Amino acid sequence: MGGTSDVLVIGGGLMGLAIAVDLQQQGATVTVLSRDFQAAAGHAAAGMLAPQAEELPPGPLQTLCQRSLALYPDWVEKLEALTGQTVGYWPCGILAPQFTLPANPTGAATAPRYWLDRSDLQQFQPGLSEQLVGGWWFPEEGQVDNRLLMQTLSMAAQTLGVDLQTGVTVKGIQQRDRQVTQVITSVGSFRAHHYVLAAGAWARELLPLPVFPCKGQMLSLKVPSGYPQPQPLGQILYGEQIYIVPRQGGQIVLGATVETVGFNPNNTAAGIQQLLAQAIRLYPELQSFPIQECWWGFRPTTPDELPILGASPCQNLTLALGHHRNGILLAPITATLIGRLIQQQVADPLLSAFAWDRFCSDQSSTAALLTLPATPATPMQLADRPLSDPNLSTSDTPLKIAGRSFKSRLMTGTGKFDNFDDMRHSLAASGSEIVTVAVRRVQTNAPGHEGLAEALDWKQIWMLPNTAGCQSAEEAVRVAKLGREMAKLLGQEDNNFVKLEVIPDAKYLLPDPIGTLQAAEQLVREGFAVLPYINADPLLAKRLEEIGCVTVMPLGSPIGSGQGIRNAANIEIIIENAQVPVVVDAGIGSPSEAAQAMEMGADALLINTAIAKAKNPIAMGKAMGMATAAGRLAYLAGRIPVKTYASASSPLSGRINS
Ligand SMILES: Cc1cc2nc3c(=O)[nH]c(=O)nc-3n(C[C@H](O)[C@H](O)[C@H](O)COP(=O)(O)OP(=O)(O)OC[C@H]3O[C@@H](n4cnc5c(N)ncnc54)[C@H](O)[C@@H]3O)c2cc1C
Ligand SMILES: CC(=O)[C@@H](O)[C@H](O)COP(=O)(O)O
Repeated sequence: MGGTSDVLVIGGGLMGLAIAVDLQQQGATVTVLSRDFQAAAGHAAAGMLAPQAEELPPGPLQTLCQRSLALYPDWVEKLEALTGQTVGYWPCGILAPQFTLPANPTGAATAPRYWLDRSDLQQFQPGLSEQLVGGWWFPEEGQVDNRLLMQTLSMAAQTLGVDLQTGVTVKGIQQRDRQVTQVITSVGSFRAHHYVLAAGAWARELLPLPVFPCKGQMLSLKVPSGYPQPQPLGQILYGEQIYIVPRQGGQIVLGATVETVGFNPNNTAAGIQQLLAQAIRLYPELQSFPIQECWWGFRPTTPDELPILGASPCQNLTLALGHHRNGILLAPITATLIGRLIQQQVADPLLSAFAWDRFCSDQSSTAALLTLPATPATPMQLADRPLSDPNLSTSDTPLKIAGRSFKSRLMTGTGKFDNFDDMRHSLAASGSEIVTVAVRRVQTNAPGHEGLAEALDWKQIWMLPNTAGCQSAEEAVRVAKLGREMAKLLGQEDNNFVKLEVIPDAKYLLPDPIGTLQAAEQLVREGFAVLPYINADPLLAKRLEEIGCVTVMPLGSPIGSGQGIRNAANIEIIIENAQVPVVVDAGIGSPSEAAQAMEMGADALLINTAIAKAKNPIAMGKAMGMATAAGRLAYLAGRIPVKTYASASSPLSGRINS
């Protein structure tokens, strides 16, 4: 358990550190929890300070960027004075050469950009492609060496007395009555008076905010001897799908691809080829420069590509997320505005354009989006009771999906029950807190589904709308949207969950992997928390996780077949590799099979037919709930290894001879 500080910052990347430095300088005591310093986008970036070259349209983001650019010289001076380190700030200007004439080249020479014609361009920067017709010059823009900046920020934070804890993963943000009460981490819990969430592209692991990773690949070249040292380039070159950033230390940084591939790591041949081809096309001299390093990173991106800054529904939680392509540029203004908001309770009017609730359609009822559900008194809380017994050292955390916590690890369905009373009582007996509903069947009043949605108390149960009956990705996306509306109508305004089923085959009801992936990509982009139903394919599961799905739901065997877990080996691989909860869905026929899946390490189960079609569905609901909890406890307790031969339970020495 950590001590109590004034402010606890989750994420020690660029924003987390910049905010921590600002707050500590204002007199707060600050703790920063940082999982992986090197993984931060702040390390991966190119460090351009380029509001004009990036062609941001006029609006709040452009204003924010311009204000931040203006703060840069003083901000850098402060950090350098604190640490004695340089951050490589270089207001070198940006040249944006053009292969075709823009609409109005000569008339647009208003500050701060100027048009250079072909000969001016070649004179200004020798060695550029002969094919270029001219270029824009942005004299007020520039760069910072973002890796040096990250190191300097870290050093500045520590010099000022910030408690910077690296290698610490925040696993959950606990809330009560719109207040964060503590954060649970890999090394215990931490408390503070105020919290800042600055977890970059990974924020969604903690709260259901629409922030997703946008991968960028990068590489650097070394200026060889025979060229002016340390640099033949006097400024940044900003071209089509390429920027070329000269560093004062003699490297040339090339970036960056823009890829929506989730957290898919590594440099790819195509990515590096694209960067090299575009760079050489612009500045052919580069073809003989040796490659120094390749890397990649994940920009934290939102659907409208604007950051999320400022207040959250929790009074003591502030958000600093989603800076996408311009986070390096935006660091000083973010630190300033967030620092002022927390320490002085002064909200800059510009912050309203970056409020988190712009993504919620009904703003009056959105507070629940970020709050954990009240802990319902479920009829059976086996998952809690044994684990809270002080005699048992095994401890567990709640099931967490898209930032929402659930005590029960059993999800149930609503289909196939003989009547609504059986359904209600079985679901209650099972302790399930997540219940899936087939949107199409409810909407069309299919037999057995008339009035179904209204038959359950959705104040107690979290609805998981599913796209059952959809045969294509398009259909599933459409039905998912209907599902979201249905949840809203039933009082869950902020429910963005969808169980994605794309099933073209009626005989085995096996899901279409390609359609599922396509639909998942679109739904994630549109801000859904997607729980895809899949065959137990480890590669597909990983891919879906990488694109931002909040769980994976491999089937044990075909829906309604009661065949149990027929693909244990593949499910084990999925479990071993998943960073999101693995929910074994479909085919479970008996409590022993439910326990088996949980003992394997599944995070949760979805069971429908085995409960609905049991002779006594209520008793079976209860049995399934108990088996799920028992399997989980056994998994945590750790089963003995299987051995070929016996090993006696009683000692072999000290026997009494007859
Ligand atoms: C290839 C590339 C090029 C870029 N180029 C530029 C550029 O030229 N100019 C520009 O202005 N911007 C650029 N950017 C964007 C900029 O880098 C980002 O917007 C900025 O770094 C975001 O800062 P952040 O602090 O939000 O996230 P990050 O810097 O990614 O930091 C997030 C940190 O939070 C930690 N974390 C996450 N989850 C947890 C958890 N549960 N517990 C504890 N810690 C956690 C992570 O380990 C990480 O260290 C670029 C980005 C990339 C990827
Ligand atoms: C209701 C639902 O989502 C089912 O399609 C799910 O896959 C459960 O399968 P069983 O009915 O085999 O438990």
